Amino acid sequence: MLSVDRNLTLRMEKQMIAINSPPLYEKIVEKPKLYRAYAFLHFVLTLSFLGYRLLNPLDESYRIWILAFACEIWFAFQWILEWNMRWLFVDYKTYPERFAQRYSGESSSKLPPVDIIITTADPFKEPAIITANTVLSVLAIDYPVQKFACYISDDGASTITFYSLVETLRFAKRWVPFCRKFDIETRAPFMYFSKQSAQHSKKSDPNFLREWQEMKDEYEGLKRRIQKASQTQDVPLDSICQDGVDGFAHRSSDIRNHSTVIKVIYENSGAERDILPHVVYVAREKRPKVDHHYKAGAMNVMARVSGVMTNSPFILNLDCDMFVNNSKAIQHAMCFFLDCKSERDCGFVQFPQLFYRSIKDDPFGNQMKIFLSTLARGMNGLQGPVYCGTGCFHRRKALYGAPPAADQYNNKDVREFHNHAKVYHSLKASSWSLGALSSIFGSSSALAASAQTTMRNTQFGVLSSPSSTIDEALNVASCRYETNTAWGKEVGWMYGSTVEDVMTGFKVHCLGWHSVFCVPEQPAFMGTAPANGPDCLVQMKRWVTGLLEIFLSKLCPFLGIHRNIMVRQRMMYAYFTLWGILSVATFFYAILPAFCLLSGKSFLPGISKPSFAIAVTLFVSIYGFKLWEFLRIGGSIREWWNNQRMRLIQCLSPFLLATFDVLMKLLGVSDTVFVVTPKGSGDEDDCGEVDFTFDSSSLFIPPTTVLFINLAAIVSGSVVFVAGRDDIFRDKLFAEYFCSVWVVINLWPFVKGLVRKGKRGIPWSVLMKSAALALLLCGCSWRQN
Ligand SMILES: O=c1ccn([C@@H]2O[C@H](COP(=O)(O)OP(=O)(O)O[C@H]3O[C@H](CO)[C@@H](O)[C@H](O)[C@H]3O)[C@@H](O)[C@H]2O)c(=O)[nH]1
Ligand SMILES: [Mn+2]
Repeated sequence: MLSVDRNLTLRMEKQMIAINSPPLYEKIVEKPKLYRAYAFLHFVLTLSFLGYRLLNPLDESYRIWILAFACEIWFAFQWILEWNMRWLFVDYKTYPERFAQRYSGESSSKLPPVDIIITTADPFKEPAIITANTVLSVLAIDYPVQKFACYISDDGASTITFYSLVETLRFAKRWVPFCRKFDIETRAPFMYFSKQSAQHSKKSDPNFLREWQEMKDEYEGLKRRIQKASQTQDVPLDSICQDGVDGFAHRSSDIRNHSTVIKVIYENSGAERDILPHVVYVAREKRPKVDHHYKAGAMNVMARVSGVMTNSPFILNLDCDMFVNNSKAIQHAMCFFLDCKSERDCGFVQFPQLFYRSIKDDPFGNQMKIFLSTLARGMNGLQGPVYCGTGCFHRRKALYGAPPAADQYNNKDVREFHNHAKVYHSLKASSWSLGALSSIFGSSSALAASAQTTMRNTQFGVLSSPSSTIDEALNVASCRYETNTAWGKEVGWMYGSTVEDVMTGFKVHCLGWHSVFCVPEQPAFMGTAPANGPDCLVQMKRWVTGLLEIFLSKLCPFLGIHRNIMVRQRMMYAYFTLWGILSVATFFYAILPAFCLLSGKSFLPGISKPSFAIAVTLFVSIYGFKLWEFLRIGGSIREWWNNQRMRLIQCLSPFLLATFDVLMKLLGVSDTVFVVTPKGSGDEDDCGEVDFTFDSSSLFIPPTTVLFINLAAIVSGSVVFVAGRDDIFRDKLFAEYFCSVWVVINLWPFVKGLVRKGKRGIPWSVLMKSAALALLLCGCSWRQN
């Protein structure tokens, strides 16, 4: 009863405030006419082409006909799923200055607390100085320090990471006041002191110049100490952990076998003049026989540890390389959380994943510009964007598996859906009684109590002291804590996919929550993208593996009729989770023309046929549209070309191998793994590799195979032409010939790889395997005929 009253008062207060001050955000809807016109054109063309295919069964080879038709149907289906996100665009504009006005002075006590969680896993692939910068940017964020806490999850349990954090805190005591005093925008020192933002040093204030130089020198000192510790692996532990060094992974074999380490590196005293928030270091327990679920497992431990320590109603999670680039980032997110009409409208707020040091013209096609500038806006027009794993503010309640405020939930379908969930039983039976919550959240009564305040929306105020709850935190961070609980299944980050983010976001959407894509002018967070060929492909492979795992899991977007999710939202998830299958269709479609050329058959219309015009128009409109879309968002022709070329390479390489891996997992042969992406050196002027490079990974085999087959086909097609049979060529093989050439042009980095040496050339082992595979495939196709 008490909690109901409190909710009511809170709501009334909120309404009062809203009447007296302008809204904190605005929603802008756009119905893109050109997009819709193009969609209509494409639709008609596709139908005509499929009609042509149906009316022209291939007498020569029904196998080729079936294969071509199946691929084309799949492309058309995938196109519909993709265009679902281009039909209506929604943008949000936030007004953090109004926020500051509304919550300045007294009412700042009404600001909700936020737990900020940073994950790192490997001090070498993710250099400690990078994590240190992210932590510094978080500590200096523009939000009352009593209202947020910074947690660092270290899956490497590394003394180097811990040492560098202790050193970082020492530096932060000077850095944070410096940022506040001079209102510095970029609060990650490595970026601030880099050449790009050197103009700050030109301010005419002599005081500023002096302090600037001092800060820069101190930062250089910090960097040197951290780098030295990383290189020599010699850390002066005695001076930094008086309470012992148990739990850290001192040898590499310890990484999968150590106890929990939790250290409160800094505790905010609650006093007005204290300038830093709580900072807590956590390395969760790991044992060889217990499944750790990679990042999802780490995040769940952090949700529990922060739950018993500070239990903020909102959680921001950041990868170790994603620094805060806009000091008002929290305020932007709070504009939604505090001003949305009903809590349901805002389950999580996702900021775009933007990259610094991005290479010109996006040679690896991994800057996701179309995703960020078009698809994400389209998702805003549905139930909201997918959760991208970093730069996202969560409502703890939504992560805990609760549906949005009960008054919205009279709908029968929703009740049915929740009936299947343990969480809902508990809600219905006892309105979050402690007993019921323990069966969901595990044996810790402190955690159950904190979850109760979360579920009932009753908590508020200043964060409590972490050091008084260390014992409880150690308990909930142990690796067997989750046994017989709902963690990873119904609450927290979901298990079973290497893209835990999309899966977790999907679960939240299934509960009926909406999400928001927020794009402030000054980018809120910036991170690194892999800066060479092999790393890009490895990352893509993990993504597509995880996405397909979601499609094949119980959370498949097409299953579960009682979910409280829009049909078009399901289509959106289907689009992403089916990339693996798209790659299979693309693979076959990329070798079909070559097979036809080699065997003298034809699956595309000849030049003299009217249907040839349909095929040409379709081709031009597909590529023309993509080009237009790139130019529209300020990209260049080169960038378009790089992206569309990388798309084919991605389909033929990581997507395809990911599909194979998932198949192996289904057959029980092997399990999928999360390979951490290297984050560069942490040096501001290190620009990565612009050229495509190779190694002996199997990732390079399928594209090389496809290249070989098409090169052979081009030779054979040219022979027909040169032999004077240009009539056959024109009427039967021209389109196939053109397609083969097109595939080869798209695989140009591989063509160059054939003739280059060193890491820019394709290694012999890959060439041999690919050649063997190409011969095998051609051999099979000949036998079939
Ligand atoms: O066992 C692990 C593995 C990874 N991580 C952390 O997870 C984050 C993401 O890993 P990264 O190698 O950088 O992956 P990316 O491909 O760059 O990450 C994208 O894709 C992931 C899902 O595949 C999401 O989790 C990320 O947020 C998203 O940025 C990093 O902070 C890691 O330290 C852990 O904490 N434990
Ligand atoms: Mn990353």
